[in-house]
Amino acid sequence: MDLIVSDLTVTRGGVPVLEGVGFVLRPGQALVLRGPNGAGKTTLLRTIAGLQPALKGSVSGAEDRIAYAAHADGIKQVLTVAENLRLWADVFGQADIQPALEAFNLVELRDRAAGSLSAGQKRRLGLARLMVTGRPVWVLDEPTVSLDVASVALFADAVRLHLAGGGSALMATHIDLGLEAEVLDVTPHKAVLTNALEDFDEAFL
Ligand SMILES: Nc1ncnc2c1ncn2[C@@H]1O[C@H](COP(=O)(O)OP(=O)(O)OP(=O)(O)O)[C@@H](O)[C@H]1O
Repeated sequence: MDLIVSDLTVTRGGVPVLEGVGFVLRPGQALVLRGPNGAGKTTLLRTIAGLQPALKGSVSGAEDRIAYAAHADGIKQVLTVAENLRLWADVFGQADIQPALEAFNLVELRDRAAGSLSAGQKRRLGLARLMVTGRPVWVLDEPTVSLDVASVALFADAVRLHLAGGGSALMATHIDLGLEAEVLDVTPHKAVLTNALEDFDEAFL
């Protein structure tokens, strides 16, 4: 099933940030969002993942199909690495956590409390979670932050495997993962403020 985004307007703090965003993400496809800091990539990803409402437009093919990974990784600090993965696997009805442990080099850390992991190790655990959701559409916001070169390569391999299995990936990243991916620059979609909003702003300056 495709993820279809049509004529989407997304807001931050009630103010439109991006407008007229549209694309189709097919099984096996990766799409990378580009744009400068503050352009609205996080806002767009959160809206597509259903974490906030769109002002206009539609997203179809997202319902119960998206696994979202962002800055706040939702790791339970007192649980071990394996317990965290087991918890998520149970929530999503998946059986095996071993492939996720192996893919993100977490086997030796499996019995460590997640709270004692380094930033990069925590990020690896957060990304390993994607694999135990069994969900086909990965939506990723700056997934490689805190990762060293070897871990970035592991992550790229995991995405490749996911795509080869018919999954898809939509991600905001500033680095080249060496994946065959299409690129969507959000800059031309910057929302134009209406006169009413501009007048409103000026009244308070
Ligand atoms: N609570 C808020 N109210 C109003 N504007 C906000 C609020 N939070 C963030 N913004 C603004 O919304 C815009 C979009 O932010 P967003 O985080 O989506 O950008 P981004 O493209 O992901 O940036 P980066 O590459 O730095 O992560 C930015 O200009 C930001 O300053």
